[in-house]
Amino acid sequence: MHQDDFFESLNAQFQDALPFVAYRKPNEDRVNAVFQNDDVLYETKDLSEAGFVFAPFDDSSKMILMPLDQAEVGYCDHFEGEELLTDTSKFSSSSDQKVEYINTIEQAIATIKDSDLKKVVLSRPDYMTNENFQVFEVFKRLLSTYKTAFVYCWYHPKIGLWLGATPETLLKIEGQRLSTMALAGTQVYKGTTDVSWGTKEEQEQQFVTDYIVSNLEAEVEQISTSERRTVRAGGLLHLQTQISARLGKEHSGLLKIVRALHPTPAVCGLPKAEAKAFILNHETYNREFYSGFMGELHFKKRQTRNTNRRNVENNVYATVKSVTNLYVNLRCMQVLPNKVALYVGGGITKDSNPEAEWEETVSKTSTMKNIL
Ligand SMILES: C=C(O[C@@H]1C=C(C(=O)O)C=C[C@H]1O)C(=O)O
Repeated sequence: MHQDDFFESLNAQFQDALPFVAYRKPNEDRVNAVFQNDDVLYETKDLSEAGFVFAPFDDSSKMILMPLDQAEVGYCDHFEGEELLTDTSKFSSSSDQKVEYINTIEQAIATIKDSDLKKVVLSRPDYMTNENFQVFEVFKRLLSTYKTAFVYCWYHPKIGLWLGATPETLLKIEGQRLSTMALAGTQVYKGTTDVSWGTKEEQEQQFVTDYIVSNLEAEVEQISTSERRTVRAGGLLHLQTQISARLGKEHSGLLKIVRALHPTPAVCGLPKAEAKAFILNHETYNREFYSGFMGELHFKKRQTRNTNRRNVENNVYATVKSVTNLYVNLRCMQVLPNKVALYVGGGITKDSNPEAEWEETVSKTSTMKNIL
């Protein structure tokens, strides 16, 4: 589809108050869309269906599905738009929020020093007034500015409107191959990725890698991890380890693999149950879909390859693979009446400095404030 027709179809769907999602995967040109045919709120209980899933942080709450058998899909091959500069320095948040957030961080540090809790990811909403939210203009700005992120715009009339540009993959499965990443540790990008990291960041990222490897081990074979490297996400840098494996022949299904990962210590903490309880007891808002996960579930990918066997010249083999591509819903915003909520958080460990953790969340809001 041509870009203008693509955005017109999205707008028509939105005007008709019908569910849709439009998204672009990291480092790809193509923008995809799923247009649901009715306004039913479908859910998936076991992640076995084909469709686009939108799941909350709280793994005991409903996972929403736009099922492919109740939807049309469309795409625009290439998106052209003007890039905005990513400037992390010019935005501030209110001082009331600061006092409350720092207070919670101090409680978290005290609990970590006094219990089994090793890491907890605390977060907060930051509101911006916006009376005339231009959804597709904002989505286009996200697309042109964050090319290495998973950029999306998701709408359901019974849930609401969410947009974001996340640097974090939860899980990618193609055929028998599985990959994921451990992403944590944050510093502001100052023109180079050749930076050094403190022990606090290295340790909190290592927690994530170790957790993923040990939790996946029961479900997969041949698990391997890459070297740790620094990656850029807009105006920020993170530490990342890539993890890959093969699905065992008798693996026990996607739900079990996702449950083994989500929520990882990149968005929840360690041990998982203690960290989740701390979050639910101390954060003063409901995360809903922030730090949940979303993406393509059991999509079909057709692959053709030429073989040049003697006497069978240019024989074309087509195989259809099932692919799943899930991302963690970070650097996102929820559009509310007359305002936009931006959600940001960061990992707290015994070595955290509350003031620096606050500044980290301020920098993270810039990913979205920049666009708005
Ligand atoms: C929780 C967020 O990000 C996560 C936390 C990070 C950290 O603590 O340094 C870094 C990347 C993400 O895994 C967020 O952006 O809201």
